[in-house]
Amino acid sequence: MAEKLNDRSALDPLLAQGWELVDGRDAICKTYVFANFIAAFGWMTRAAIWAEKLGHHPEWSNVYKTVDVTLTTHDCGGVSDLDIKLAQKMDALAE
Ligand SMILES: C[C@H](O)[C@H](O)[C@H]1CNC2=NC(N)=NC(=O)C2=N1
Repeated sequence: MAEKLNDRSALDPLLAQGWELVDGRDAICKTYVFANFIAAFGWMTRAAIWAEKLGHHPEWSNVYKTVDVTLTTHDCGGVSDLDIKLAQKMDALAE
């Protein structure tokens, strides 16, 4: 079972990569903008396969070439190491 982060400084590298803390809840978010819809949806497909592999799933929405992502761990009611793992993977897939 995932646990809320003890060491919040673990978030610092993500905050330096465009992730932000969500107002009013323990979650992180990022907006990705791709070249076009196919690039955005292709990335979502790859990220979805990794989310399933990690057993950890994003809150996200897509409009044309933009994907808004929010990560939090529902099981523990806050950000956990699984959110960090998924965020790192999403960034790597977007490179
Ligand atoms: C049983 C199952 O593994 C859990 O419910 C997982 C699935 N995906 C999840 N995704 C997210 N974001 N938070 C969770 O707490 C969570 N729990």
